[in-house]
Amino acid sequence: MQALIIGGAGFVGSYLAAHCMNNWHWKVAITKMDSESLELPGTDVYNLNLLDPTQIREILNTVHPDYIFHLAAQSSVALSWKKPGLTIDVNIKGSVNLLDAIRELDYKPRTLLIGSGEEYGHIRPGETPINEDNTPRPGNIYAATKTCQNMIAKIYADAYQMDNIMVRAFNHIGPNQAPMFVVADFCKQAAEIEKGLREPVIRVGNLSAMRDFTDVRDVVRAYALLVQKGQAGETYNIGSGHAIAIREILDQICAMTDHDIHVEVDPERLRPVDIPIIEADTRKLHAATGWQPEIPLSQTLKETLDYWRAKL
Ligand SMILES: C[C@H]1O[C@H](OP(=O)(O)OP(=O)(O)OC[C@H]2O[C@@H](n3cnc4c(=O)[nH]c(N)nc43)[C@H](O)[C@@H]2O)[C@@H](O)[C@@H](O)C1=O
Repeated sequence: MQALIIGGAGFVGSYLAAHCMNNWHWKVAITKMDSESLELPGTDVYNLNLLDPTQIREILNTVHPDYIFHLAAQSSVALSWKKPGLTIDVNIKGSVNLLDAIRELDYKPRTLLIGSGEEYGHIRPGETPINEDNTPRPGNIYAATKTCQNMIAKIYADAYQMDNIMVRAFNHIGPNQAPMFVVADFCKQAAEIEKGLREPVIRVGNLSAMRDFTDVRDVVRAYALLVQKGQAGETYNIGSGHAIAIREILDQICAMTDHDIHVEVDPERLRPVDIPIIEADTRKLHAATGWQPEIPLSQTLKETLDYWRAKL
């Protein structure tokens, strides 16, 4: 099988590529942006600007993928408040360009489009943990773009008999994640404190939010299973099924260091809207693939902290 990972130079792409090659023995091609650097032995790497439909067609014709994983996105909720136009261009226009190019092929590759648990947004009492049949009520620009991507991929699947599967991935974490996301951010700050690179103060945003965290290695395992066992036109949640308060995450990270760490709220880290709880119901995914998470949160937090200790 030939897999193509669109947007593979980010956090998830390298884990997914390794998983596809090592566990499934698929050939893997990856697209990245011009500005990104990527060295993944065993893969073919292509530069791609998703806003250029000609480039997409060329790569599809060259690679001739059986499976396409569409990971490319502006993936930060925080940044989407500051750069709504960019987020809309990449996440909606880019996805439509990709879907159109796939639609023009003379065969139907299976395409997995990565959306987000954030799509559910303003979740009502009684809807938690939330399943795929609930109405998305996105609470930020990023979530709105992912909801739109989901709807368009479904419309294309139905109208043009395309083999699209949509995912709603909840928060995923692990070593090598960019420190704009909360776990990587807190681990990096803790490691800096240990090395004497900053005062013993961790700066934080909204600690009362509750999110559903899964190790990135479990997430990519779900992607590879879904592309093989999922149903065209369907949406699947991927998460642990258990939301945890960000304050609890912070406490667990602080407990892993010997330092006496103080906590300070940084108003810059607070968002105009932050949904109180987002927790996945993953029964549909489990029924389709048998998947369940295997790596405990404590292990992921420890490995992420160790990653930053070694990196700094
Ligand atoms: C499912 C979803 O998951 C991710 O989006 P996110 O949930 O916004 O991720 P995050 O790690 O930035 O925030 C998680 C929570 O943590 C709170 N929080 C508190 N204090 C800090 C803080 O200091 N930094 C950050 N970044 N967050 C903080 C913050 O307010 C929020 O409630 C992306 O992968 C996205 O692509 C995606 O699809």
